[in-house]
Amino acid sequence: MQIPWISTPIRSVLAIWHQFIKNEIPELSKCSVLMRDRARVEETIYSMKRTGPSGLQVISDFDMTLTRFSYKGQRVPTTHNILDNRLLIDEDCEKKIKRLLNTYYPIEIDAQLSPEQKQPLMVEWWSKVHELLIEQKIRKNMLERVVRESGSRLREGYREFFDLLSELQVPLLIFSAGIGDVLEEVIRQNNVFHPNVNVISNYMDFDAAGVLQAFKGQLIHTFNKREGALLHGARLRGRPNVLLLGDSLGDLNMADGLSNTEHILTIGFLNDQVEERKESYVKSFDIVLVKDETLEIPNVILKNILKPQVRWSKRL
Ligand SMILES: Nc1ccn([C@@H]2O[C@H](COP(=O)(O)O)[C@@H](O)[C@H]2O)c(=O)n1
Ligand SMILES: [Mg+2]
Repeated sequence: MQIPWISTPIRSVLAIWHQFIKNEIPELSKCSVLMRDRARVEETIYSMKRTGPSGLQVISDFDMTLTRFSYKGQRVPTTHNILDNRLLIDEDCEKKIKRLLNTYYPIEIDAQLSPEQKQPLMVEWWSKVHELLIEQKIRKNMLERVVRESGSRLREGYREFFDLLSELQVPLLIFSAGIGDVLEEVIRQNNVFHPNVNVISNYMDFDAAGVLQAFKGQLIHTFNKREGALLHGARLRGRPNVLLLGDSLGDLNMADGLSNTEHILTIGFLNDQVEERKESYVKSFDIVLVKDETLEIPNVILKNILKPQVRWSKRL
């Protein structure tokens, strides 16, 4: 890029610096990685690196962001879908929930509809499913087994992601429109529910006998995360730099409860309806990962920000 008012020596220094940080993360050159403005991404990473671990927090969506979208040709269940087990729900309920999924999921990912148009329909979907789950009198003591029997799968590289953040005491806020109790059980069973992890989600309310009687608090769906972020603002840490991960445009609002941010780098997983949604994702997220079932890119970025000394010692 030519900036006319910058003198030639400064331009040369900038060019060398740009080339230098470009080589720092060669993984960003993969064809599955799309960026509207690569130089801005690299500059943001560089600025975050200068502040280091003490200035960073990570805010991440859960379903289809920290979990895989598919595995061996099969869709990986979301926290809602994990409850689709005969230990918890009967056949009739299963059919009704599947019908609702087939009706509303295409609306959730429809590139032609705005978030405002989707919002009331998402409330309808979530409310109907939660009502059905309450009718089934789901028992709390069955959740552990149901999660164990489910095909739930965190993305490749999840252990490195969770362990690195824990090791360097970087807060990880998981902000999910899924079901919090199920989400917690998934990360517990994968041994990554570390003390730096905080979860905002839809939690089940069990009666004294451990039977589901309601859902707690205000409903969180994919397109009202801004309201959730404002409501739970105090639970977001006062760190100036944010790495935000999501798979829906609605996830971009997860950091809206924060004040005094300096740099926010957003990474979007584009799992489904790729061609239809590519343009809007590239416009909205800083980095878009197309049909990438791994956490490789978030991990290399985190390592770059958090462990500059490792990179240097490897080079010497
Ligand atoms: N009955 C439902 C409702 C929603 N979903 C999916 O869950 C995802 C929400 O969780 P996040 O962690 O991604 O916020 C959302 O994308 C829905 O597709 C579902 O499977 N069943
Ligand atoms: Mg998601």
